[in-house]
Amino acid sequence: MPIATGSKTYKIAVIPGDGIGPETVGAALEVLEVLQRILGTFKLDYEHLDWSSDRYFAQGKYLPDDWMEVLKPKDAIFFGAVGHPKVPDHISLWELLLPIRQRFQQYANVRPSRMIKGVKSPLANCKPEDLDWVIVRENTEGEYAGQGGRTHISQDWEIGTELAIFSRYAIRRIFHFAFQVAEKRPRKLLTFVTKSNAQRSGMVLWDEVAYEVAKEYPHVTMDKMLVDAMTTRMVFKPASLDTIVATNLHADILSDLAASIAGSIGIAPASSIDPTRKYPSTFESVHGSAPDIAGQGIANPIATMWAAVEMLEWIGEHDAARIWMEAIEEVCAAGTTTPDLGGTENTAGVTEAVKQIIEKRATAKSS
Ligand SMILES: NC(=O)C1=CN([C@@H]2O[C@H](COP(=O)(O)OP(=O)(O)OC[C@H]3O[C@@H](n4cnc5c(N)ncnc54)[C@H](O)[C@@H]3O)[C@@H](O)[C@H]2O)C=CC1
Ligand SMILES: CC(=O)C(=O)O
Ligand SMILES: [K+]
Ligand SMILES: [Mn+2]
Repeated sequence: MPIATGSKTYKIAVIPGDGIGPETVGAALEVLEVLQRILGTFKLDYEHLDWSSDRYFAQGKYLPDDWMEVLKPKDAIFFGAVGHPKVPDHISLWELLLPIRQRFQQYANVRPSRMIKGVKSPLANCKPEDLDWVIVRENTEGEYAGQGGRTHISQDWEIGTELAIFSRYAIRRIFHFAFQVAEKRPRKLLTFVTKSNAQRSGMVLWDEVAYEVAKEYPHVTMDKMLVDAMTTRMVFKPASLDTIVATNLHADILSDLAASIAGSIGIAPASSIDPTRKYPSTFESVHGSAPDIAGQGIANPIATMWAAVEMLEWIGEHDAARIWMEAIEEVCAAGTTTPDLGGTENTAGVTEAVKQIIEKRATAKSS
């Protein structure tokens, strides 16, 4: 039995949400049980929250009025996905996920992509060593700031606006964060994405602040890419990129592309971080609720598992994080994968394989 002295307890809010969210979160919780039992060094004190479209159907609301008080004392928020075919997507997103990101100032959304051994890129020219990226997404502003509206409702001349917001303050903090990610990585290379040719105000301010902040990180090389050309570079010269920083909208799009180049959106994690740690951070997959495959038991659980690995890193449980990530890599290398990665396993099969590897390693170590 592991010695449980010095065991730390962390308060985790669990919000499985909609569609495949509960399936992949359930899979990750199974692995977390194994890790807690085997290591005996930490405990997760969960609060399971039913904040989802089902709750919306039943009670008319995704979030309870006191949601901030419920989440604020947590060490982390573990999230599945939100989105239901019977609810307009802007309602579900704006009533659950975006308030958490904004009100808790989770301003950095961190989305690593790399080629896990055994996983094939759809790009014939992309070798595993070519792709090791971290996309840093500004998570509070841009087109997702919530500014806009509709006028002349139902008239032929109805107008809808979606105002993109870029503040010096928020640009500065996301670039500091991105530079700090880049400088911890071996290549010390930061590519910043922009569209300051066609967009001449917010994006130009974005560029100006980028160069200002860059002066404080002379040991990091920074280069600039217009977002359209960036898609081409990601596809044709993946090895030329390392850390990438982009606006809320640009990084949203580029991170789905990055995940796909790395094999599947079913493996990509997304951490919405408040670097100040004033508020809890959220750990989830890049993907959504995938209603097209929900309920079939075939969702790839790896994106949500990798997100949980990032959560363990964030709370300081580095051993557990490493053991889990190695198990994920071993399972992929063995070809035990769901259909999105070309395999024939289901969610339960992949989860079982991950758990078995962790158990086997623990037994080998203790005997
Ligand atoms: N953070 C969140 O909760 C997000 C929520 N959404 C919401 O999710 C709903 C569905 O959005 P979509 O545009 O369809 O994006 P999606 O990411 O849910 O699905 C896109 C495609 O990828 C596949 N896919 C996604 N995750 C997978 C996994 N783990 N394993 C295997 N295949 C997987 C889906 O089957 C689908 O074909 C919408 O309501 C949308 O607003 C979308 C993105 C993020
Ligand atoms: C909502 C969404 O698409 C994302 O967070 O990536
Ligand atoms: K998600
Ligand atoms: Mn997205």
